[in-house]
Amino acid sequence: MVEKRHLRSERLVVKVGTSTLTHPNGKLNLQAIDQLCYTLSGLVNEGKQVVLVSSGAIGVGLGLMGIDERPSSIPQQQAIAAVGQTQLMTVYQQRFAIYGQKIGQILLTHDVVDYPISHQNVLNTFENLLQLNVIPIVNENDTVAVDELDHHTKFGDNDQLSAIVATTIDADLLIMLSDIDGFFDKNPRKFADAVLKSKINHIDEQTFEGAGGQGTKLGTGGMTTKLKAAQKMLNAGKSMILANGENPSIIFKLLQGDPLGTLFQTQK
Ligand SMILES: Nc1ncnc2c1ncn2[C@@H]1O[C@H](COP(=O)(O)OP(=O)(O)O)[C@@H](O)[C@H]1O
Ligand SMILES: N[C@@H](CCC(=O)OP(=O)(O)O)C(=O)O
Repeated sequence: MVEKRHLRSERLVVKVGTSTLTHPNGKLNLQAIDQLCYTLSGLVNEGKQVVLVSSGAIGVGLGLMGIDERPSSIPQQQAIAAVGQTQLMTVYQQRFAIYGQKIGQILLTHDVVDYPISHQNVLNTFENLLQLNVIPIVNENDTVAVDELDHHTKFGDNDQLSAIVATTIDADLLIMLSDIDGFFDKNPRKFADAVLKSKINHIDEQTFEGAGGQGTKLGTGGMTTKLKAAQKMLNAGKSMILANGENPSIIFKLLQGDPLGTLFQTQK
């Protein structure tokens, strides 16, 4: 029998990517969204404090506007994100309401932690929402966050933002849901013999070499940004699990210690 994991998880951050929230045809994946809302509401009822970092503004906006290809122009992407974010929050509002769960929207930029005053303001908002049993739903503020170089082709990533949020609010655990079972020694979409890593306690250049390229059409970061997020968590002495978000209720199993996905945790 495979050993159970030991995790502390009174306050956790869950990050979901575009590939979990939308189908490849651009439509909303309602099953995944419903299950996500059910699961997170269930965790709050158990007494846990939960933050959701959700991508999907651009993906949902493209679907809503009936546009097939993500435009390369940043202002066009920003416009689509503005439309998609509203739709995304409307869907969350409806679905969480079924379980009596309240939500609040927080749009952030990565540099928020660099400035002590904005850092404190953001922290105050999170703390107060969590004390009220509200689930804060975070996305990058795509309207203002266009200053990074790689924004010529894509937006900054929510993978690293979720680690920034988790360390800022001193969460014990970051659960990152994606369209893949975890971190493999090489990209499993290219190499049939790729092997899933169940536990990683140290990330170095060799680990990054296994992260091959961008994933899906609408997702942005691929595995590199997930590893950078994991590195941030490990450096802060915290844990991260990367797992498949096809059925977001997998979170219940992960929190029970089932050895699914990849656990990033320093050697205990
Ligand atoms: N070593 C690896 N292990 C797992 N997935 C990898 C690896 N290298 C690259 N990938 C790619 O990263 C993708 C996940 O990233 P991404 O598409 O950005 O997802 P999300 O939308 O969930 O953020 C996988 O579907 C896979 O194609
Ligand atoms: N902020 C943007 C993109 C964020 C992003 O990191 O996407 P993903 O790789 O799917 O997590 C959005 O909501 O579409």
